[in-house]
Amino acid sequence: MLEQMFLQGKIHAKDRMMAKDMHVRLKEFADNGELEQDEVPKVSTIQRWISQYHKTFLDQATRTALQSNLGEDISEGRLILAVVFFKLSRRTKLNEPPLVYYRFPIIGHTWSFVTDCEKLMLESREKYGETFSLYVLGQVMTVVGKETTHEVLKKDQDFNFNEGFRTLVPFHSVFSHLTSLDKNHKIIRDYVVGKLKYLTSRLQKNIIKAIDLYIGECVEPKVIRDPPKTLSDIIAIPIANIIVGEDCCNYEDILETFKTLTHSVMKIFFVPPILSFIHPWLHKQFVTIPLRFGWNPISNHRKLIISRIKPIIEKRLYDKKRLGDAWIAPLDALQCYLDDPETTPDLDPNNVNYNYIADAIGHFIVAAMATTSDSATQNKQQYWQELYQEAQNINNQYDGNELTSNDIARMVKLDNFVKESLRLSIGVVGLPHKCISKSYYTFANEYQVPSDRIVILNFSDTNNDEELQGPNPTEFNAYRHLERNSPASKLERNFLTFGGGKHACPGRFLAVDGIKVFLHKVILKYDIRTETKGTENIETKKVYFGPLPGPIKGGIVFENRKEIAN
Ligand code: HEM
Repeated sequence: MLEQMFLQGKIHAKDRMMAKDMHVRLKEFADNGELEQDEVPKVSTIQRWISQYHKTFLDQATRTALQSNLGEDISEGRLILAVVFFKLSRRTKLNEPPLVYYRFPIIGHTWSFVTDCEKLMLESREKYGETFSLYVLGQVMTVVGKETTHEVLKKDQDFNFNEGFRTLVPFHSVFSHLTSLDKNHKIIRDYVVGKLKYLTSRLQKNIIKAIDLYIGECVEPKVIRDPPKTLSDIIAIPIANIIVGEDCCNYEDILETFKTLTHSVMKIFFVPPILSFIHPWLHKQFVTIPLRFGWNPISNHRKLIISRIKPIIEKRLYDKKRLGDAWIAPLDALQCYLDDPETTPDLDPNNVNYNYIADAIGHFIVAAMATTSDSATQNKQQYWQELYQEAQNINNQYDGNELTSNDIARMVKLDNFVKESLRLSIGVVGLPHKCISKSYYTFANEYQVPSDRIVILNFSDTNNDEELQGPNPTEFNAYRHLERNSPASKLERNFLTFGGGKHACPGRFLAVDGIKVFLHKVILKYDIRTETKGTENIETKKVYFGPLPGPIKGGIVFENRKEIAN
């Protein structure tokens, strides 16, 4: 019976049935006495049968297509079709997640993925369950929902984000001198997390400096028309200070690199991925041709970083040799490379691996800049008054002096506001991980994926879930995290913005503190509203660019507060 239902769907798309529909039909047969009740399989069993049968069906179709093509003249179009069929049918004999139905071969789900990813995920999830596969840009990708997301994040022996990301965006070809990403992670973890307490003072000095520079005195209302750009200009100053240090971060050209490097890198990957439809490898080869011929979008940034850090490194090494133990090492990420004997052997200025340090700094910039500025741009006006009161209470206690780590920890309402902004700042799906198991991986739900498969996390499945998020999960509610007493930097099942497991973002503590200090200062100093009267909030999250959140639109008006916070 199942076979008949399946084949009917193949003849007429309108007759196509999902596992759930087949289950209902079989139950009807059982009710009519044509089948025993206990002979009706579960929906999950039917789903597995469909996956298996689909493979056999494709195998046969491929063989038939190839045989008939070999016997006759092989037209190019038919050959490509046969190859695509063959590629799909090679999907091993594993118990793979169901492949979501698509109408057009070669294109697969690419069009819906790009134009309405949210709808594609919702519908596929509803019909196929929380784990399913899509055919996007010439490759099968498996999408996992809320039940399986943390399995992928935690099993770092089986799934790797850097490998997955580089399959889609070959960053490693751009930052070619950065041989160890793990080292970069360790530096940020040890330096930022370990020393955050000591960095707080610098963080706020530089944030105040940046606010004065880019928002300034607003005696008359001042409209910021491009909030993401202004945010990026502001964030560049404290982040540059913490990464390249006090001596280097004031150069205009270095700050410009912090603001623009991410965009320079992304530019080369905006080539339309036409070749991916034949094979993703071909597209990758195509976009990296300029790199192989010596052109690299970050060459100028790399040269500039080296020209600025070189004299500073030489001076530090010289001082260290001269003063010995009496020398006090500056506190910045740059110094971490100088403390590493592999990068700076024998403390010899002539042996320093400058290319490696410059690429590592470039990688930090990409990891830190866009993520932090995008997350700090939420403007939900109804919260401003309450947040202002909390800010004033804290401000009264530190009496206008410097904020300490304890003061930042006491900004509880603001922390919840930031957490909710961060929760909703992620796209529909993301964090592509490559399966690096030896030949395949079996999920706890028994589905299996072959090694090299890209497994991508369905963020909306976690974000839209009432059990995980509480009532109205898709709406911005700054205080949904209050009861759980869970700070914005804490990794949790219902909060995926910083990833999870061993590779979770090591810069999250710095990012959250930076955003909080920035908002605290801004709320105390300015009355803030949207430019267009009547629009309370700038809507940011409902516009997507493929699976990614779209840019924030609309101006924000800043005006000095009439009452002076003291
Ligand atoms: C709101 C701001 C930020 C967001 C949303 C964010 C998000 C993320 C995410 C999702 C990952 C991947 C995690 C995973 O594989 O599970 C990551 C990795 C990373 N982030 Fe962040 N990040 C932010 C700020 C920063 C900052 C400020 C820094 C550095 C100062 C930083 C440094 C890194 C590094 C080095 C990695 C790579 C970790 C690894 O591969 O092991 N991030 N970040």
